[in-house]
Amino acid sequence: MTLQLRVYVPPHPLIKHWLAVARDAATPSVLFRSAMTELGRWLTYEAAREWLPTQDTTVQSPLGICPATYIDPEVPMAVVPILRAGLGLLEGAQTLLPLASIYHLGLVRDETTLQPSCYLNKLPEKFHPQTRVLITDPMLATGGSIIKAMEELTQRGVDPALTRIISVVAAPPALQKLGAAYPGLIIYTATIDEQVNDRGFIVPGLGDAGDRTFGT
Ligand SMILES: O=P(O)(O)OC[C@H]1O[C@H](OP(=O)(O)OP(=O)(O)O)[C@H](O)[C@@H]1O
Ligand SMILES: O=c1cc[nH]c(=O)[nH]1
Ligand SMILES: [Mg+2]
Repeated sequence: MTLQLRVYVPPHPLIKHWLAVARDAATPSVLFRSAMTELGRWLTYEAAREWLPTQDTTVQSPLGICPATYIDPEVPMAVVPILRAGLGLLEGAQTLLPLASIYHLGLVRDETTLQPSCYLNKLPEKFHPQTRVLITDPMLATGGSIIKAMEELTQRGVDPALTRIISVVAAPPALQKLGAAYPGLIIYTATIDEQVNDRGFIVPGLGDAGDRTFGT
């Protein structure tokens, strides 16, 4: 079987609504942050299907014994927000994955070269090979940052087949790089925009997600 990158754009009205709010240049930071939180929540909800490990058992209801399924607490789960902008999606993701460990990764692009550099790395030396990893980064533009994040994770034992990325706006250069390097990876995004301009911004996109989230 040939592995291929899978990119899902869930047709959910709440995802469309909060994307519209986030795209609107007139949206103030306080509301932009809410939009990011909500997008983090609904994209995580979608990404968690067939990804969250479960265990089957039975429970005694007041009226009898019935089959039951719980989330398996033994399988390690991790969320990796790519700072800064990925923090905006984290809060919503965390409400659905309360048992996940959060490992922060701070990456910033050089404004001229667009090359990412790492200024904070709270990843463990080694991940358990069964760890489910959810990466949060709202913007996948040239792809430099997400490729760097994937390199940091895989060299610490993360299995791309157990990894999901949630983003808000994904662009072709990032998707092409991810598909070439990590076929089989699965992405959930609110939209795919067609272009990245010569300053590395996605068009129409939503502007600088980090600045808009933190009012800088
Ligand atoms: O695909 P790329 O071309 O690498 O661009 C995407 C990255 O750019 C933004 O981060 P930025 O460097 O602006 O940092 P910030 O989140 O702190 O604003 C965004 O949050 C992504 O991490
Ligand atoms: O459009 C873009 C591209 C990268 N990072 C952003 O915040 N916005
Ligand atoms: Mg930024």
